Amino acid sequence: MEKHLKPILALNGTITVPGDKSISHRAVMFGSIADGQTTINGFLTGEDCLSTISCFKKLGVHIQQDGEKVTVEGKGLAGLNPSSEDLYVGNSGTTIRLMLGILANTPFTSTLTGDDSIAKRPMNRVTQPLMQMGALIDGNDSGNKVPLQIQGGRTKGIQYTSPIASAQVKSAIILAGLEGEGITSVKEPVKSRDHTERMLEAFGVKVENDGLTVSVEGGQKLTGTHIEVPGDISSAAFFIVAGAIVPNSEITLKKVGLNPTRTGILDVLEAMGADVSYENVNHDASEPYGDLLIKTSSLKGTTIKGDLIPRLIDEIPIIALAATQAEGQTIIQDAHELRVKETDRIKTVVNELKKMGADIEATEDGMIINGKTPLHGASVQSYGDHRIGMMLSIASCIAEGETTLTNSEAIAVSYPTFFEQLKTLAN
Ligand SMILES: O=C(O)C1=C[C@@H](OP(=O)(O)O)[C@@H](O)[C@H](O)C1
Ligand SMILES: C=C(OP(=O)(O)O)C(=O)O
Repeated sequence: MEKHLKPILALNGTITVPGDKSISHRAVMFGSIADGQTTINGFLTGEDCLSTISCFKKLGVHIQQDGEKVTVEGKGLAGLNPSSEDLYVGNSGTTIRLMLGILANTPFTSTLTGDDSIAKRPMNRVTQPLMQMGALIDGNDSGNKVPLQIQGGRTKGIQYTSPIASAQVKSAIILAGLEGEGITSVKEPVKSRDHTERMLEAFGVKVENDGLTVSVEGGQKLTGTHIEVPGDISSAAFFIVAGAIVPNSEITLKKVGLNPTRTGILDVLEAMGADVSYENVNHDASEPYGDLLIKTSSLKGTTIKGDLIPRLIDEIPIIALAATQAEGQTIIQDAHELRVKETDRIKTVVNELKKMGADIEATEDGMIINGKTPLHGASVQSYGDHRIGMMLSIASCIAEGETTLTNSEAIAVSYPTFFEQLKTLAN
């Protein structure tokens, strides 16, 4: 689909961004392997999370979805049945990697496939440790690429030191360890998002957290519960930046998830001088949340690296756009992981923003952006990557002239109501 996007003079008003994608996936997955019913409110109806529902339905779990309300009838891990069809994960890295962890203990074979983007993404980061734990996995490129076949059994715990900070890797191993024998621990070089740890506790599982190491003892059962999903800060990020860079703007984003392992973008925008304030913050919820108020701001360049990177990894495309509107230089480094997301996000961000007039260069593990630069309309594309599509749509708001965005349909992967909400704020 092609969208013709015009500049916007101001953004004003209040929206509630849709539910958090990471939390929505986990609520369905953990509910599916728990004993008893799980109810979910605020579920994200984006394509990625619908892929998770579809896969667990194929494994025989009764799941009823009515918009943002979902009911999962869990019968424990032993309640999963072999699927007669391949488990198709669409565009979702989280679905395939976390499911591999769960399927490592099912006594049957499953085949997992996905779209063209998933076909390029590395899976050995999870298949290797899961094979060490005892799962039998085969697939393209020695089990690195889909289609993957996994034959589960009873896994043995491992003490795994992950070379990368990845919540998908950590979660897959912890999920496999939960049903396995003995203790399983994962040590990360830098802490990644901790939704799995928090939610497992809500399902009655004991999780040990010791700095960069997370451990569980095998043989623990999950008990169905209620999960309230806060708004996705990774979706809010597009409007946080839009509010800061579109002139004459003042917007409120309600009930945005504020888990500290996800709020790197707020720290960066503060360092850049953005006018962001908070209201109605609930720090006590299992997943903290609050309202964000953003006003048009004068931004300055900054450096983003090290421990901050996993706390804002999915927000780097939109932070790069903010940096084009900041005075001075912004340097992003240690973000090599961007090269293995839905697209190579270093390449796609730099290519497309250059077409709109940005002064931006790729480095091996990040980018260097010089601002402030006026942007102009251009013919750009998402390359099928939802976050690139949304970043370019926000860029079009401040560009002179019309922007044509191709493959805009990719945005429905994480934010099906994105254009509607943009329109609400633009009126
Ligand atoms: O666990 C999760 O829900 C996610 C973890 C991150 O990926 P990595 O684990 O590959 O860093 C993130 O980029 C992705 O959007 C969602
Ligand atoms: C990287 C992302 O998701 P996933 O890895 O689940 O495809 C994302 O949503 O930006």
